[in-house]
Amino acid sequence: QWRGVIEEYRDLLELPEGLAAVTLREGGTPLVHSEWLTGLTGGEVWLKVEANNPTGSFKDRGMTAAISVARHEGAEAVVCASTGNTSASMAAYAAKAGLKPLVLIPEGKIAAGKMAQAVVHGAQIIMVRGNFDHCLDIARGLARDYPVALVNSVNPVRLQGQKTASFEVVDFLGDAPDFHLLPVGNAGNIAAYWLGYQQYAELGRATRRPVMRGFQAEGAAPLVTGEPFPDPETKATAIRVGNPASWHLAEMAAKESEGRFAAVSDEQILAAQVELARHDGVFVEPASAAGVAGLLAELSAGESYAGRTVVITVTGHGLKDTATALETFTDIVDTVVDADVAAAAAAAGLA
Ligand SMILES: Cc1ncc(COP(=O)(O)O)c(/C=C/C(=O)C(=O)O)c1O
Repeated sequence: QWRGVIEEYRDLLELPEGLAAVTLREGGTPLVHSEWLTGLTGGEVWLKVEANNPTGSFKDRGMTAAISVARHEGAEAVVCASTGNTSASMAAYAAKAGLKPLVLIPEGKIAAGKMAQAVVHGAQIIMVRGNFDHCLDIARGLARDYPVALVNSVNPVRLQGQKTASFEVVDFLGDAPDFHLLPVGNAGNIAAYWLGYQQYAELGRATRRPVMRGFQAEGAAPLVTGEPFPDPETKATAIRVGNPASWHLAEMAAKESEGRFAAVSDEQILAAQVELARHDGVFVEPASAAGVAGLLAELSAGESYAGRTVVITVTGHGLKDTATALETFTDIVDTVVDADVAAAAAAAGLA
């Protein structure tokens, strides 16, 4: 029985000695082999399916650590700014820990599934007239001036939890992959993966470190252009971030791994989301498909992954944002038929 990321990797995590873990048994997520992308690349392509975490995204890895430490330090309330998944995860873990969750989200830009999670778990939700970056500034101010613990990924404890995903990749594959691709928004996740891969290599548990390739939405791509986006815009609302809190760490990860950042359009992201669901049976929310969209774009630009092992992290479940997923489908129901077999057979083209 998987015990959750703190118990499974405690001796590799920089956490207080003897920390009592607030856990929902997060982590231990599957690496699903993608026959589709393996066929397209001539390499071996694996999907790290982070939707399988308790609240449906990778955020649970960092939140188990941050909430456990907050409770350990006597906090009574926790605050975060979020595009949705961080707040959903914080609300769940805060509820489990008996801490009061306070959430700051950008006005009107949060997927319904994530909002539902934060509400039902009991978070106090404050919508800010501004974007995620404004929300993060306010969250930092509240944590500075009031007795609330900040659990955004500026909190290094979050990265300690999130780096366990790279441990699991190496534990499963037997070594680090040649390439690791993933979406990048506030950039905590790419920083955490790089931390983990370096740690495993230094411990001799991996013979290599992967090349890290991060993908951003064209309308929210500060790591690609080198300039903050004052008004980030993308249908992939999870990565609608204009001034990543972990900008420096993300740049170091790309530089040290000889990786890079690239931008993909909303159209490429939404197309990849559907292709992934129809080829590999994996339904992810739009932002989570950015790494797949990035690989497809690179292949069509002539980049080769032949003979190489590639892991792509798909970060959140498609059920988080069904509205955006369905936007491109106009005629959802093929046909409506009378309740008899012949009519159904005819409609199905069997007759
Ligand atoms: C599905 C999904 N995919 C990718 C990202 C980008 O990860 P980072 O580059 O570590 O920010 C997020 C991030 C969401 C939030 O930042 C939040 O919830 O506030 C996400 O939810």
